[in-house]
Amino acid sequence: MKLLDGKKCAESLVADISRKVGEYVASGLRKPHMTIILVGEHAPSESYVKSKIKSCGNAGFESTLLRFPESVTEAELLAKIAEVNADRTTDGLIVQLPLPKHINQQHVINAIDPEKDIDGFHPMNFGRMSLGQKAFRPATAYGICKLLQFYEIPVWGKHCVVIGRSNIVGKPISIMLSNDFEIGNATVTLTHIETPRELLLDETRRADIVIVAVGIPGFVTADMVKDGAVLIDVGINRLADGKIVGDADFENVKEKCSWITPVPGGVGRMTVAALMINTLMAYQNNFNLA
Ligand SMILES: Nc1nc2c(c(=O)[nH]1)N[C@@H](CN(C=O)c1ccc(C(=O)N[C@@H](CCC(=O)O)C(=O)O)cc1)CN2
Repeated sequence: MKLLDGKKCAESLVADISRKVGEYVASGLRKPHMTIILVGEHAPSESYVKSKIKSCGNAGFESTLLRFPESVTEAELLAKIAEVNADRTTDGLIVQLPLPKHINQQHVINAIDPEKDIDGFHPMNFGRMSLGQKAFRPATAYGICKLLQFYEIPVWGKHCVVIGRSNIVGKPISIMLSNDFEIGNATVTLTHIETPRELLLDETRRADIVIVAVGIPGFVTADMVKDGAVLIDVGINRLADGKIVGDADFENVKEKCSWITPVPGGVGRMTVAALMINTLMAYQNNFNLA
């Protein structure tokens, strides 16, 4: 079993970005700029935003954090998004999810200028990505692709099973791996928490690559995967003792895997790195650089 080290891969990608940004700035251009909107005081979101800001610093980007109280209205949030959309000094805008229940998440995502939508969640980017056109790709899914590429894990012609159908991970990764674009040409089965157990096992036991994103600790057990499988664990579950674990029963399942992502230190790190790649792309688009 070998570890797919998200920390190492993310650091390498961010170092490449930082070198590129250094060249742009040396030529007289301003730095790339990411604006982050954070609502409320959700502890994990605070930690994710902190690591995004830190990574911006490492990449040579400017970052701006706009904080709103839990009580902010949808209208107030949409007004701020319109303001940032119009700000020519911001290349990329993200709204940290989840949002409080009284705010419609899709309304907020739809309000972001697709050209600044570095999360790749806007229907315009999701549609372009699905069609294999140039687009901002959802960061977690894109990060998984980058990790597989970094470790030269073959995807072409492989049988991939994705467990979890969320709009931000399961759906986009299943599309990206099956598309003939950048990385792909896999045969992908998208399963989810309602998939009958027998059907799920039938799929996962034949899979070359299993990607799990269901938010249930220990969901993927050793008997669910074949010898030599690649396991990508997207789960980040905080246990009562403060420990963070993924969706796989790591200690037992790792023995059967050729490659596996650790949690922490796997896909989460890649989510942030992929966001940096998208931000650089937004900046390059703004300055007609790429
Ligand atoms: N606007 C967005 N909101 C959310 C996204 C997203 O892509 N855009 N994804 C998740 C959270 N997320 C990014 O925002 C994220 C998750 C995990 C990590 C990470 O680095 N995890 C570490 C461990 C975390 C810890 O110690 O607390 C790891 O896996 O090593 C970064 C970002 C939902 N919201």
